[in-house]
Amino acid sequence: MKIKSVRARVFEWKGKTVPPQGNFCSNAMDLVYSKTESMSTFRFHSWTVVEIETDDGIVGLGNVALAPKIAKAIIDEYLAPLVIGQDPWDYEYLWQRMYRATHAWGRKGVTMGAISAIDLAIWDILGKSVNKPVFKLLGGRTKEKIPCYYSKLYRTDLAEMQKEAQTFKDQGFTAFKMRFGYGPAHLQHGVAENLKSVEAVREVIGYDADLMLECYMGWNLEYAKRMLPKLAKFEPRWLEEPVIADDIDGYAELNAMNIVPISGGEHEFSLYGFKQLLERKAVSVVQYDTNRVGGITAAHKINALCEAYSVPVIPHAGQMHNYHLTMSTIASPMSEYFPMFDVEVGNELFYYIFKGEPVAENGFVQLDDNTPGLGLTLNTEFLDQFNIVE
Ligand SMILES: O=C(O)C(=O)C[C@@H](O)CO
Ligand SMILES: [Mg+2]
Repeated sequence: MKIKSVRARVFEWKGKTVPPQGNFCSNAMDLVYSKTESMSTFRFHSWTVVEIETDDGIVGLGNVALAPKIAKAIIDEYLAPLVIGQDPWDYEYLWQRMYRATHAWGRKGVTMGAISAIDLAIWDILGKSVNKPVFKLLGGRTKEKIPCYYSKLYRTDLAEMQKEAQTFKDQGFTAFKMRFGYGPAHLQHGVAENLKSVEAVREVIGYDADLMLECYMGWNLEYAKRMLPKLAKFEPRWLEEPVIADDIDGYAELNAMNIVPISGGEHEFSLYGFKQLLERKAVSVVQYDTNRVGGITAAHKINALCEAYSVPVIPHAGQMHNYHLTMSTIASPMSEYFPMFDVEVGNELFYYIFKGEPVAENGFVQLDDNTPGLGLTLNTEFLDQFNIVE
């Protein structure tokens, strides 16, 4: 079997979007004076979709959400020529070719995202070629079904947040992630607002449920150190990305305080980066995303690393590509789960692009033993609401 063609397209959402409200989620831009909306870069309204076809007619699907047009250009210009004509079963060899051929300017960020999209499509082909789901190729089913946590609860009006938490508690979720709306720029008023929001959500979900707290890199070290003792009484399962991803010392210092476990990794891109995070005990939960870290070939190795360090992997975003990894490793106790909503930030856009994404039932997602490959197809229902860039 040989790879015949690689097609990368950008799906740009042109349908209706719900404008997110006010300080819906702290983020790295909050610390910089800006005349524009500080969260304008915090949108995922377009996506790169990769289709790889083999000479025996199998089509594998991959995707990447970061900087989609740049990812497409990297695939078209540099990566596709490295894999065309090659045997997809040589996935490690192909991965190393892509990684090393782009190493001088790639390594992390968009290039690794582009490599991920190709690698995902290759694994989809492998599964389809032997009529098995990808998780079976990675070691099989380590859990009956995957527990998942509800992830949205943007900072809005507190009564609205409580209503949202109640709705999804009623649907059977027992774990929830909420976003902070405030950071250092909002001074003591913001501290109080942040605490009020955690209290409001805990009031609804109770203390039998897990509560995860998301900063999305919108705090700094000093602010996080002040917040941790104040948050302890709410018993969060973790505090996520309190500082920017490159500040590994900051993560290590916060985690060493042993007040609330610190999580991170959705903005880390390489096996070596995760090794550093683990060696430094910088995070207590690893949150890679398979469509950022180099695809399944790389994520499988990161799982093994986390298993050896006894640090749980709870991948960013859920989504099919991550569920296969979570299903097949004991290092991963649960998944994130973005519910399907009208398009807002864009976390939900993959439901509009792909068919086959599992829908949570009673707080669990399930993978089918009989669906080969990753189990996704392109969703034709919303096709006319995308501008597709070839
Ligand atoms: O889900 C997360 O962990 C994220 O950081 C997603 C991001 O889009 C914030 O909503
Ligand atoms: Mg996050």
